[in-house]
Amino acid sequence: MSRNPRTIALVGNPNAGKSALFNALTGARQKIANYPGVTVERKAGRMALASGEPAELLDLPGSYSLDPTSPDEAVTRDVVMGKQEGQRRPDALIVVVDANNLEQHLVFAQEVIGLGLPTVVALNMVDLAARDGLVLDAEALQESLGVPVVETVAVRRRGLETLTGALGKACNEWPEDPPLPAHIDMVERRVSARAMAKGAIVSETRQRRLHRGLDKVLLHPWLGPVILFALLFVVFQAVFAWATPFADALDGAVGALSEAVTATMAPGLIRDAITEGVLAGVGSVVVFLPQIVILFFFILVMEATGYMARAAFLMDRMMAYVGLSGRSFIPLLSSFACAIPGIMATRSISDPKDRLTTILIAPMMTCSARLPVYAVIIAAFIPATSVGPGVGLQGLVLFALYIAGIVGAMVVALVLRRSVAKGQASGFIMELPRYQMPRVKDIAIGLWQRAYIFLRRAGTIIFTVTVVLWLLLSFPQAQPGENQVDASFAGKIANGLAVVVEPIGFNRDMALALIPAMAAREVAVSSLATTYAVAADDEEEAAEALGAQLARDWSLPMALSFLAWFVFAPQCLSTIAVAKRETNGWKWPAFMLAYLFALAYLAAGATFWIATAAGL
Ligand SMILES: Nc1nc2c(ncn2[C@@H]2O[C@H](COP(=O)(O)OP(=O)(O)OP(=O)(O)O)[C@@H](O)[C@H]2O)c(=O)[nH]1
Ligand SMILES: [Mg+2]
Repeated sequence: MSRNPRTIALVGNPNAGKSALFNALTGARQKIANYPGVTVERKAGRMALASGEPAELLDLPGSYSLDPTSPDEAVTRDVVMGKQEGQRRPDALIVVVDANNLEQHLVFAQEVIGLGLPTVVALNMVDLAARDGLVLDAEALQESLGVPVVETVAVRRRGLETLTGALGKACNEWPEDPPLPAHIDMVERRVSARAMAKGAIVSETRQRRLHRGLDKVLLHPWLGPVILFALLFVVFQAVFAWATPFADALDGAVGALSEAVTATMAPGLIRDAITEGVLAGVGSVVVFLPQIVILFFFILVMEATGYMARAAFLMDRMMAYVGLSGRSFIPLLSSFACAIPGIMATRSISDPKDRLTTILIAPMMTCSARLPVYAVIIAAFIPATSVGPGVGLQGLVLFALYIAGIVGAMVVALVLRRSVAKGQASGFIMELPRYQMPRVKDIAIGLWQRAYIFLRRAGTIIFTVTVVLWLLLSFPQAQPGENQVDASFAGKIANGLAVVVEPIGFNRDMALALIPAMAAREVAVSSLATTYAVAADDEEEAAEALGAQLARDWSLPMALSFLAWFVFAPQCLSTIAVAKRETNGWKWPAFMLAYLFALAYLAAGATFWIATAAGL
């Protein structure tokens, strides 16, 4: 044969398996270059048709339509239309469709078939379809599309011979002027894609139908976010409603232990260190174990069922509004447990400015260390009333605090992406895992790990800081008639800081709590508890629950201001240290500290003054 070898192009939606098929058909006979004038890769290789006749195969970028929205899509359109500079128009096309997403992929497939070139459809990934209980009828699809359809499994090289056979036949026998299907627009293509996909299904297990139905609802453009939001709302309600009996029991146990120590030990410094420092301080944090366990129970179940990946998918669209991609979702989500693994998880974000923005806003996601702070203040100041059927006010306030952190982070991201970390959102495509019933054992192990981390923190860092604080609060000892906190080192230091935080409604005890809380946020709670225990005039007052003492000592605007502070304040040295490591220097952690403290100060001040003006 004298003419040039034929050119055949692979087209299809992103992730259909074009490159996998390209590799399977060409083996090592590939050449990679660039299309002139654009940075889009031109991948070409040699393949053999069934007759042995050689052909050139082009792997084109994935595309959703011939109406391009990106340089990649433009190249695909130009090549198949014969308008790409330095590229002969292909003699035939292989349209690759994913059998598992037939309805979606057939929209573009119809548009390509409408060009009238010799075309063969590769119905790819039939192995995954079979695994999920979906059996398709290639012949029915062939009937409705009007071109040959061949089942393939690109990664297992299945169906390749049939494909090259159909291709050779199409090249040689395609009519000169094929009867083109009537021109139909996008909407009509969608409708017929749906009918064709439905018509091609031979059998589908009930489970797969159920999963598809679930996705339709959970990933629905507006219903999906509404469901996600409602679900989170329920989670925060449960954190309060379910935890109360367990938290009360733990509280009682810590109180009983403290009484037992008081009754059996001789009065003295050691006894005070145990009751005022360890039991009042560390104990006040440990009682929040039930809340932590309940919160993580929901997070683990959402992960194990496959819902979390869908939440990321939903968030991708919302993240784009603030200039971030869905890739930031997983790091930000882990930051709800702790910002440290969250910041480390940003390594998976390839764009450096995308990554920097994510690192800078990660501390605003409400980490589990804030939960004890929120919970103790809410329990003391927000009445446990319901504001609607099944909606408790306490849970509502907790939910609002989490949302405040998220909204704050999104606003900051928006500002950063327009200033110091300028850049545009980039979309991302992720594979959605199958829905699954969570395994009880996995959840139990996950919960045990979270509980262990929490208790270990209580036994190490919180214990140490609280004991040091107790020492600073207990010395020098007060003269008769003088208050111990006033006389102590800690009291003197706190008086200095109190001047700074007075305008935002904080009293001296609150100022005092902020300093050790730099080590870990929960220490704010143990610090308050220890301060009150040391300051108490008698044993009865010292044994009073922290919540009751706060309710007596603070006004509601003060309490709200304290909450607002903790939404933003970067009260965690380890987070700063990790940010330094991940950004290679002090510049960005310093920036992070400065803007978060400024935000915290403004938010707490605004809350205090608005609440005071409102007469709360
Ligand atoms: N199980 C299975 N996996 C497949 C099959 N074909 C492709 N894959 C996998 O699907 C993923 C996407 O395949 P690619 O070949 O990269 O898809 P593509 O169409 O080139 O995607 P873009 O270049 O982004 O448009 C890869 O992880 C492949 O290994 C198949 O038939 N069966
Ligand atoms: Mg590819």
